[in-house]
Amino acid sequence: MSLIWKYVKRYKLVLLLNVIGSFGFVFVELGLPTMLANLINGTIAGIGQSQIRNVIIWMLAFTFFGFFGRSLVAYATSRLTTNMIAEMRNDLFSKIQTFSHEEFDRLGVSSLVTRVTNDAFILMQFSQMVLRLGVSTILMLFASFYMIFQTSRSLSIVLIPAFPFLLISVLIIGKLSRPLSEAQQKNLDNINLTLRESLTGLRVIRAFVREKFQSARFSVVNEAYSTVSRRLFYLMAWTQPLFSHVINLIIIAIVWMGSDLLETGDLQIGTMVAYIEYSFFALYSFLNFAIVFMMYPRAAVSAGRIQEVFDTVSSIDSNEMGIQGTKTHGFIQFENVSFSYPDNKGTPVIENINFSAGPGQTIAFIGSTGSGKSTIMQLIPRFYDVTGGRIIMDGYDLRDYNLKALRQKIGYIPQKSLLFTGSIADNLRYGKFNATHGEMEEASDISQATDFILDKAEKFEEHLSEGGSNLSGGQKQRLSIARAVVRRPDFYIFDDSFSALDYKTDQQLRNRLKKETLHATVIIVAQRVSSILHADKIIVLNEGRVVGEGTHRELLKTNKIYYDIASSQLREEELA
Ligand SMILES: Nc1ncnc2c1ncn2[C@@H]1O[C@H](COP(=O)(O)OP(=O)(O)OP(=O)(O)O)[C@@H](O)[C@H]1O
Repeated sequence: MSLIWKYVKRYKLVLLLNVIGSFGFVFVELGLPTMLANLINGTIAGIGQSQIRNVIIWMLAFTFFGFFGRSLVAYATSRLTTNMIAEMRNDLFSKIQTFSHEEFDRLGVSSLVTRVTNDAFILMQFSQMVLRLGVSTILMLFASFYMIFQTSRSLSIVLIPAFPFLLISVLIIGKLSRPLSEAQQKNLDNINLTLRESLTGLRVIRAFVREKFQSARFSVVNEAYSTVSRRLFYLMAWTQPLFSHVINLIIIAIVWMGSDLLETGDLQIGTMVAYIEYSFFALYSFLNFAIVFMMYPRAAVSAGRIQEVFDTVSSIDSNEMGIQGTKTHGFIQFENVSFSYPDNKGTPVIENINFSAGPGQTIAFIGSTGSGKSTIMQLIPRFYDVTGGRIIMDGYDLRDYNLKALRQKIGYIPQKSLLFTGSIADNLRYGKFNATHGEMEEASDISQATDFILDKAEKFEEHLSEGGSNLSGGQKQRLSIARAVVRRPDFYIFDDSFSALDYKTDQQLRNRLKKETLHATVIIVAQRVSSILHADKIIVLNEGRVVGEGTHRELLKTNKIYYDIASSQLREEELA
């Protein structure tokens, strides 16, 4: 729970208000029965009307004071818990943004979503409960015990066996609920995962008529969640009737024993009424304490899951003090680069890759699927770090750079175009946050996006829905290219980014790019030979290794794999 405390302690003043409010409220709650006892005992003893009125006025004043105390607690609690969870979520978001792909693969995107949303919500509920009930419950428990023993020691015998019983019950329930809480959150991760997959893959599901299959998958994870939740909630819900029952039994026992004491004259009726009220407060405080205690395992599981995110260190060191600027621009060199994904147990997916390129050059990668092309591209912006060899950019190892400065040098166009909810202009400004309208127009022109943007009713202000789903595949690709162009980077990485373009647009785009990228290095992954015909160097990959290197013409003559790929795509005369 140190995680909650870390945030709560930032709000010392609000916390103080909470304690003050709780003190006021407890003082009133326990003061009223004392006044009531005096009133009843006094009335029986025959005190006058004016004295009775005085006590009633005091009781009224106390009630208002109590209301003020409760209101203060309500205000402080709401303010503190909502603010602290908002801060915690912001911190979580910032932390997650530092993660490399390795951490995303390991923790799982759906699980991270659950942690930021549901786990944080559970902590908010728990903190609210603790702050609303915690302080006043502890105060009430101690104060009411004091009053109980002050009022009648002989009656207190009734309460002694009740408390160990209640305490042991709370501990057992706490122990039982922890594994259930853990299972509940894991099952929620699974619900999120299945839901995410089903919604993002809706078109595929419909095309293959797999709605029933997906519904069945969802039902399974949903049922698992419900089963665990049912057990957990039943356990928690059952506690309240049990405790209420014990409280009622104790009150009956007090009345029973008290009636004997009344008969012998050892106890006054007003004192017994007050005693019952104090006992009720003491037992009720215990019940509140039990509720907080039972919520604890659930909150501890969520806190643990959130803490795990905070404790996760990105495998990519962002090297804040690293190199920010370089004298040269656009030089890159791979020296014996090898890489294996963390879950591949050391088996390299690329091995001993060597190549170099400079400004104005275009280097292309081609090869069978799974040969490691995208993997190589992802090593350049350090989405992953090489596991062997090194990559030198403008004279420095990539790892020596300040990570942000390194990525500023690169315009990365991923294999799958990804756009964000917002306007077309908002999306282009992802490339350069202060891009002028002129710069955006130019970038769109180069990437052959102008025509379709101008066709839109709102032009650059046209709203894009989630993931750019209201655009065609080719339009999305052109926008994601424009997003990189607007940055004017030293290195362009096109990871199979022309695949959704028709041949004519593909050619026009490459012609424009060639003129605009005279001082930048262009690295292209392509499936289509026509997209890389004019590259200065084409590297042919097979099973993670370089099996050919040269220009289109050279490779046609010397490399069988390249020739096979080219002959399957080009006309006879283009092969000659
Ligand atoms: N995140 C990952 N974790 C583990 N293995 C991965 C991961 N991403 C890719 N791989 C594996 O690495 C190998 C190379 O994948 P990569 O995506 O680089 O191939 P590619 O040449 O770009 O393929 P394609 O042309 O189909 O896009 C494949 O065997 C793939 O299964």
